[in-house]
Amino acid sequence: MQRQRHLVCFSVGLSVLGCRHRHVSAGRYCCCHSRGRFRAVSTRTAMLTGLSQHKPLTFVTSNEKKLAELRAILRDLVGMEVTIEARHIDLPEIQGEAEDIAREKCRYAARAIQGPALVEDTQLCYHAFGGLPGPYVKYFLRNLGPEGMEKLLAAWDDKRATAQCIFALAVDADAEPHLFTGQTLGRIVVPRGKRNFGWDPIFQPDGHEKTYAEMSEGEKNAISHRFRAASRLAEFLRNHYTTR
Ligand SMILES: O=c1nc[nH]c2c1ncn2[C@H]1C[C@H](O)[C@@H](COP(=O)(O)OP(=O)(O)OP(=O)(O)O)O1
Ligand SMILES: [Mg+2]
Repeated sequence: MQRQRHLVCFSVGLSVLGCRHRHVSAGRYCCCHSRGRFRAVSTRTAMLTGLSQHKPLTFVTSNEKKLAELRAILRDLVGMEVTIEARHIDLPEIQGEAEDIAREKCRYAARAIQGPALVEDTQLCYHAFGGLPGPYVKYFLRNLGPEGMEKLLAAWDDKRATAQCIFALAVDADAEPHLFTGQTLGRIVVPRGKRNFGWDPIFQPDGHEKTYAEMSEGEKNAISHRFRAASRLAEFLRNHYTTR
């Protein structure tokens, strides 16, 4: 079964913070080392990866909080400033395993954009439920709210949960997506903290006293499932979108 979904397409131009290389300008692909040295993209590398400066990488998501976190994380990881342009695309979203959902979202996005596309799918997996609600967490949250999602586990002693993020990147319209996964282990608690992002109030990461929702942006972004997935994505961007 497929559902038609309305997604906002954010075209991401990667410009560089503090780059000393005059030939690298906003809109061209450029990454830097975390140590602060910059590398410019050559045409050859761009061709090899299916990218060219005429085809900007586009992040397709309907969720502005995801976008805000990714911007902050990438800026810290690779020193890239992300400028955003929004347009609307209708993309179908399949049911199935998380990886397949991310892959299929990405294929549709890349075809719709006719160029490099980045998408993301997030899951919240209760260990007591064999991984559910997993990729369907959005629909649980919409109908139960954070309170109801915590009460689901009332009859179980095992409150453990895994927060998972999968980025899928297609380097061109017809390219097979690359997946970048990150997980953070924690447990489900009675809601605490801000109510501005999904299930953040009920997820308390292992080794921390606060829920995601009680943490500052920086605290969450230093340990989150999204940070871990974005670190792998950033590594790929450094290796494939740049020359040495
Ligand atoms: O870090 C997070 N902390 C708390 N909640 C979160 C987080 N990240 C996603 N979420 C929520 C949003 C949605 O209710 C569900 C994932 O569903 P998911 O399909 O990946 O997101 P979405 O539909 O909002 O955006 P998209 O257009 O990119 O698919 O979990
Ligand atoms: Mg979604």
